[in-house]
Amino acid sequence: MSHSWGYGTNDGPAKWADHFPVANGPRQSPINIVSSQAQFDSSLKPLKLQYDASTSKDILNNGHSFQVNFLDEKDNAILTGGPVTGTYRLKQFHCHWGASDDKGSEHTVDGVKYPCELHLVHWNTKYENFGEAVSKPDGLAVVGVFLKIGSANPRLQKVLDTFDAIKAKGQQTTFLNFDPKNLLPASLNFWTYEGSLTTPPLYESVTWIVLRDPISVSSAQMAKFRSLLFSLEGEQPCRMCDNYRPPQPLKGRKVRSSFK
Ligand SMILES: NS(=O)(=O)c1ccc(C(=O)N2CCc3cc(O)c(O)cc3[C@H]2c2ccccc2)cc1
Ligand SMILES: [Zn+2]
Repeated sequence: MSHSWGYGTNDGPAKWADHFPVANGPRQSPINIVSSQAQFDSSLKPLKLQYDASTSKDILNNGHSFQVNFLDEKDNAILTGGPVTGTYRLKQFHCHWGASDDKGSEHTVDGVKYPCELHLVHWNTKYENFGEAVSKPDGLAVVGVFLKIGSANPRLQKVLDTFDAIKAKGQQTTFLNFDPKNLLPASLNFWTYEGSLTTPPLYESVTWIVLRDPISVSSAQMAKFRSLLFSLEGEQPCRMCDNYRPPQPLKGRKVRSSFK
């Protein structure tokens, strides 16, 4: 990204429109999902996440979140069905979280914030690659999963165990054979709406698929998320937390649900 942005007072979400005017566009994300206003759509197909042959490569601290990257030259980990037509390939997953357990998610449900939200980012294979797809109106499909404070999540622990190696911005380490299916709740019931990236460049290219049911995370595990740094090694350390954009205006968009 050319322009540096962040989540602080001087470079945070309230300032993004200065360099990314689409921030005030008609289909921005995240949103507050008003469950009573969501319309059940019986024509929505079941969401199909075929991650069995997924090949995770590495995990990176990109200065905004951690990001687990996947090999996406073949249909190893794909999303089909749900609200999308065609095949979308998993590129990466990352999270957004708060400085305390009472906030952190980007989407909210009836005004409720979760401590963390996981995003599984997929791109439409009708385009050549992620870079081509990312700015097209049907380019991306992101599955959002809420994390709720409860018992420690052993699957998530595998990701957290790498954090000491990627503490500072720009640090990366190998992270092989991680199956993202293990980060999904039992039910794939979802809400869906047309939105955008929630970070600059805020492209309005995302079909959002927000799962209704959360997965668990312990408070101790949430503290581990906050051990990451926004800052480069050697810089004044700045703890990575509150890396979430608040809900944006719905501007007349419909939110559909796959369940009654
Ligand atoms: N929160 S989200 O809407 O699900 C989201 C999805 C994809 C991306 C994404 O993959 N990238 C690539 C990594 C990256 C790193 C940056 O420093 C940055 O400012 C943005 C991104 C975005 C990105 C998306 C589109 C074009 C360039 C970069 C980011 C956020
Ligand atoms: Zn995200």
